[in-house]
Amino acid sequence: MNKKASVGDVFNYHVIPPVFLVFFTAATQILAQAGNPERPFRFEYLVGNCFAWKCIGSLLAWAMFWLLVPSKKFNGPTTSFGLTPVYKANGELYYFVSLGALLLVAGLKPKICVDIYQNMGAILGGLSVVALSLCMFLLVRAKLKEKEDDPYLRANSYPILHEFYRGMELHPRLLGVDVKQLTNCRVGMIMWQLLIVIYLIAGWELHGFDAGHLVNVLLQTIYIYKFFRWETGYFNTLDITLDRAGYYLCWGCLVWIPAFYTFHSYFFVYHRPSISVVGAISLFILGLASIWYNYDVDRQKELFRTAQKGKPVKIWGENAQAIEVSYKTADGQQKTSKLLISGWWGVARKINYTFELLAAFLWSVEAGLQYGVWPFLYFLFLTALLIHRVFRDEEKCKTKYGKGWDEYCAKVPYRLVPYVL
Ligand SMILES: NC(=O)C1=CN([C@@H]2O[C@H](COP(=O)(O)OP(=O)(O)OC[C@H]3O[C@@H](n4cnc5c(N)ncnc54)[C@H](OP(=O)(O)O)[C@@H]3O)[C@@H](O)[C@H]2O)C=CC1
Ligand SMILES: CC(C)CCC[C@@H](C)[C@H]1CC[C@H]2C3=CC=C4C[C@@H](O)CC[C@]4(C)[C@H]3CC[C@]12C
Repeated sequence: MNKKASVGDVFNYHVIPPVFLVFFTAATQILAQAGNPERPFRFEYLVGNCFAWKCIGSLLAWAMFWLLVPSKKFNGPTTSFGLTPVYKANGELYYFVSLGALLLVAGLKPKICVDIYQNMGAILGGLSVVALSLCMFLLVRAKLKEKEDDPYLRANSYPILHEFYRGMELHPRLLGVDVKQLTNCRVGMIMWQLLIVIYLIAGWELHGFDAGHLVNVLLQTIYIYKFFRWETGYFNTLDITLDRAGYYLCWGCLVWIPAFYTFHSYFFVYHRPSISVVGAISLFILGLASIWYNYDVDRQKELFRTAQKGKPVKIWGENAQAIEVSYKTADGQQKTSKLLISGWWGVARKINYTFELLAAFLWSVEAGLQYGVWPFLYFLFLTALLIHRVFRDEEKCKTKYGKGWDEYCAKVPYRLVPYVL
């Protein structure tokens, strides 16, 4: 890092990492208690208990197994320093078998869902131990690496807490698997799915059926399924191509997703939404539309980017239009790419985020305002995360495409909502 650090640098490198580390780690326990007032905090929750460790061990073994079994491989985008990460392309099958296995176990032993719900504080404590140990291990291992082509690792001069928080290696592997695929997709995202189903069954067992809770879980289930269907597309996003494996991503996926992304469903077990069936069906239809449109935006880009050269792609019934842009790779090669200006990508530059937020709102609003802000915490967090991400992504694109990006911004001037934002 430059010796003459600006206020922004001090904030980014010295203030954010320790504040976020303490805040987010503590927040998971506070949420576990806030959602379920029948389970007061116990010290053992900080490190897990026997039941929690059995659940965590089984899930980690299951996730590792699916990344080790022979299956189709997928090559991610090659980095600027010439590394091509290799992933397992069995996400959709993993999703169905995992969900099926949970439903089978819950059918044979219905009390298991209530036990998991009641032990969430301990499970999150145990997960935090795993995640923090992994981040520590990755940091030490990266520091010990003698020679590495990655210029970031070679620079080796950021404050240590920043390195722990943001991570060091871009595509670390552990025991033969890609760490980010393991933490983000195969543990974080599958826990999101399994936990919300567990909370639905636990709520039903403890307090009877609730249509609002069902809609909350159904909408997220469709959203999460969409993720696993598109898992290989995720390997082109900022999380994988820009963010390194550290606290932000690995702890975030191993602990923050199961604790926070599922929080409204956890909260609804005790605090029932009690919405009318008509209200629940209306929210479901609106939520489904938002998820579909979010998917459709991502789908149009994928369709366009993966189409064979010279073969026209139809979007909204017409041949897709694009701006040709050029960029330089780190080793100095000049390359070209295309920025779509047809379909959703001509309406607003980040309209996928608008639909994402709408969907999150619609799966949080089942209880209305009767329980205050609690069910909306995820929606509020996501708003902040996505606004920050809009700027991070634009900075990345501006640096990569220069004038080509300005041309695209002039043609599509709005980010989230046409004529407004
Ligand atoms: N729930 C959650 O916590 C979050 C969910 N998401 C969701 O994940 C999905 C992926 O989001 P994310 O990866 O953040 O962002 P995008 O899918 O918007 O991808 C951004 C990238 O797409 C390329 N691009 C930008 N404009 C164009 C264009 N006009 N034509 C073609 N390519 C373009 C650029 O990459 P290139 O270098 O290839 O040109 C840019 O960096 C979305 O559905 C989003 O809503 C995202 C973040 C958080
Ligand atoms: C410090 C931490 C509290 C912050 C943790 C943030 C991460 C858990 C999340 C950051 C970006 C998120 C995601 C990006 C894109 C996604 C694609 C979408 O289709 C599904 C969700 C997700 C994988 C999402 C998951 C959480 C993050 C990695």
